[in-house]
Amino acid sequence: MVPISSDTLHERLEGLAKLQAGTLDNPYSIKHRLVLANAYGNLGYPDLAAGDAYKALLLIDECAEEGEFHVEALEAANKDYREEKGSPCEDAVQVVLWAQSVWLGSAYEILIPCLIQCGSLRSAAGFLKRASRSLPDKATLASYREALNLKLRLHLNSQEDDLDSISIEDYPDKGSVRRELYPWNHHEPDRFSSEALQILNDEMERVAPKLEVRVAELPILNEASSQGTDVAYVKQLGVFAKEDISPGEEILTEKSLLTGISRLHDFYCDACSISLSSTSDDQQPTTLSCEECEEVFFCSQECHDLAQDNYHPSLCGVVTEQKVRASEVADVLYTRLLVRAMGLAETQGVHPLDLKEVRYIWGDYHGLDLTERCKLDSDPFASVPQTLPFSFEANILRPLHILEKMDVNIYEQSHRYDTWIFNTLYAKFRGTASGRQGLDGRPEICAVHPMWCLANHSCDPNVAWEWNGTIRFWAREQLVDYERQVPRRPGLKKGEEMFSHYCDIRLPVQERREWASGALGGLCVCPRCVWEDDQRKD
Ligand SMILES: C[S@@+](CC[C@H](N)C(=O)[O-])C[C@H]1O[C@@H](n2cnc3c(N)ncnc32)[C@H](O)[C@@H]1O
Repeated sequence: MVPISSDTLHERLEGLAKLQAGTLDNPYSIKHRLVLANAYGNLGYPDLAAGDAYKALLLIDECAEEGEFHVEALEAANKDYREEKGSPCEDAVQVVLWAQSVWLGSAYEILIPCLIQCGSLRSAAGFLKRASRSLPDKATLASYREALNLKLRLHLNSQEDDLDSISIEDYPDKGSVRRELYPWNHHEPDRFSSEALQILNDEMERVAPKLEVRVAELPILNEASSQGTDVAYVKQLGVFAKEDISPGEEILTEKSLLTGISRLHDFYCDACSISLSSTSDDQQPTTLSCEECEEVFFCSQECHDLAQDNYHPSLCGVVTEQKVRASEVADVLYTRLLVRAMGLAETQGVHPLDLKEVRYIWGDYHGLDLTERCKLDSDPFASVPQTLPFSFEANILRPLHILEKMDVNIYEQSHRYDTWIFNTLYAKFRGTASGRQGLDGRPEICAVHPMWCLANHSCDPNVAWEWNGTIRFWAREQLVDYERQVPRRPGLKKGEEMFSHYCDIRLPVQERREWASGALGGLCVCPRCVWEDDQRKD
């Protein structure tokens, strides 16, 4: 990574913004991709640097081979050659050789260490192997091997020297990166503004006329809150009753097209994810398929038409089946959501971060002030915490691969589909998606319901819900039976917050807290948890 020591975060961000804007004019320039990658790296985003370094590698291949973007890549390389040498070159072979000699080493010198820093050791080792074959004399490669082995030993908790006996296939590939509202992300609304609340409430009115979205105060769940000391609060959104709601009354019915399925497609409706086989005979949905690809199935004409109008044309024939290790199924479901978001965005011609299913949902970003927190030039992530799961496969390779199959130009469309955009989508999905397991206990379907996911959690919820294609909420007729100090009645009073539940509320307190802590970011401190935990300790 080229070190820049004296400039400030602000200056670097300004420089980055210029480079990002320049990508529109220079989408195929290998040199531009590498400068951009360096700019990301120098701001503490090795994951984003790896994304552009990988595109630089792809462009070097495009220059050399008769691929889809051969002409554009060669033309851009020729332009870079002219700028570098002062005169153009008529000989394409010479340009290709020049591009390879000048840029191939640089691309690997960014990509490999960045992937090691991000914990994608399997992918880093793969690129290291390729680099060693193409550039056997490159001295830096030996230091990357050392860095990789060091991380591998840490992961395996071993001092063994003989790492050669471990197959690269068994190297870990998943690490974590900054989970951040990127300073250049101008798509994220101020969720507390009256304008945003109005938009959310217009949508809420459609699916739940007696509910409204409001700003809520929630406890920050950390070490102190779990000890019951010094609980601090933060502003977030929540869902509240606009009028009194009786026990048993249905209050929300929402259907979403932002769904993902990890099984063969004929098990579930591709649009709403209802099971196509488990309903009783008289409820059996009429299964329809897409007439074009015959690869996806729908439970009804309505779902078929919604899919064709909103996302399927961009994904038609783009098979997303892949061999999945059992431990990676949950991650693959998030990738399915990402693919669906790209399909929705392409078909509707909107930016993926502006989709109505995506724009207003919670991303669980770190929320730290970067000017205070960023320590540039110290650690690869600028000392900002890393809480977003990352792998080269999920956050870079697979999205680009799917986009290519969707006939999206991954170079010219970087402003719509880039690593930082994939990361932002993953951050939002990980903060809001619901999943369901199959009979074998493996996650099978997942979905983001943009209104449902605004509801906060309590282990003593006042609503119950059912998710079967559509999500339905109703006011509980019976509240959880625990020895509470303050007796309450079922139903919701006007102005009361609606609390859903993110875990199985029949479990004992410790197990509940463990289950929900992933979704909540810490141990639940709802009144029931606090009371039951106290009882347990006594
Ligand atoms: C699906 S979102 C719920 C809606 C969210 N409050 C918003 O502003 O969009 C889940 C997030 O809400 C917060 N949350 C929900 N219930 C909570 C609770 N009982 N205590 C603390 N935080 C909670 C956590 O930050 C969690 O990651």
